[in-house]
Amino acid sequence: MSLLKLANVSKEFPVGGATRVYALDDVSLSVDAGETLAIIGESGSGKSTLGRLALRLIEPTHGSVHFQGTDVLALPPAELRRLRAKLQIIFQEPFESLNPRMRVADIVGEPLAIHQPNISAADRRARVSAVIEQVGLAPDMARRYPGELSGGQQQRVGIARAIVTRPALIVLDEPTSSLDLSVRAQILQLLADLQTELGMGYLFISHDIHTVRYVSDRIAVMYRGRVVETGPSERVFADPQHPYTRALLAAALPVDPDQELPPARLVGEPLSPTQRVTGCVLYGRCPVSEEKCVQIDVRLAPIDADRQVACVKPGAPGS
Ligand SMILES: Nc1ncnc2c1ncn2[C@@H]1O[C@H](COP(=O)(O)OP(=O)(O)OP(=O)(O)O)[C@@H](O)[C@H]1O
Repeated sequence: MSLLKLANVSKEFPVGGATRVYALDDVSLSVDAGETLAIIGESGSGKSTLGRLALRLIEPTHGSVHFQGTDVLALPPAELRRLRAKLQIIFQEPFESLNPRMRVADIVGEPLAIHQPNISAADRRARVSAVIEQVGLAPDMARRYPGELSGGQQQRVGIARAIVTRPALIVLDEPTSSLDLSVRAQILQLLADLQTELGMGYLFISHDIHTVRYVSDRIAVMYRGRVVETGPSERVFADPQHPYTRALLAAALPVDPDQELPPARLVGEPLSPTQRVTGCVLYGRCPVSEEKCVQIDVRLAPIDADRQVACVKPGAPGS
């Protein structure tokens, strides 16, 4: 059974009058224990909306969200709070997500106080100390305030707070993009080590191809609220099929001469997020689109046992 399963999820934000932002459109995905599914796509493609939806910080307009087989959207508030111990989130800006007036030990211990109020103060202190050490912070950091720490140390505190309740899944929303390159590598290594140790699933949101390539087992490539390609990362990186994936990878990485399809370069301008799209979302920017792409409903379809692509003609010439 998947840890997290989103089925046919859509999210529309009303933005005045009858106007809506179509942030997510019919997205289905799952994350298993111990694996990292990376969500990649340019700004505004719907990545953060997806992450917030997975935790029910916002609710979808359509579709379902299941966590360990439980219908998350049907949970009453008390049970949703209980589930949050198993389903955590780490944000991009560690400092903004940490209360500047609380000491590190209290920040890390807070989820325990909420989710496991019956454990003794001594046990809680012991758990907090162990987790602080587990994320590579010196014991004396426990007494400090977030403002006294570096960006990398602050993110370690964010990670400690997320793992203290032993979650099964963590949503990581651009967890390293505010960090320097060298610190970024250390935090990614820490996240990988913790995943091996604790067997957590990660939903890893990023717009950075290099980070995604390093961390992910599978990827889902998003454009304008839809997943346009998904599969095992190694294979998607080696042989991208969707014109958007081909353009995204070609802009950031040297093109592998063995890949089946040539790289693509996007043309034109993106559609407004308030425009409802019935055909292909890349129409107008796609170098291989045809008249029919504006009309037909191009959804993800399997191209083999574990890859799916939303394009009727990924291999078209002229790209
Ligand atoms: N509360 C909201 N009200 C209105 N529109 C919203 C809201 N939240 C997100 N959006 C819009 O939904 C779309 C998807 O946004 P989202 O933040 O999920 O994208 P993203 O891929 O995470 O982008 P970024 O990398 O810039 O964070 C965007 O057009 C955004 O402006």
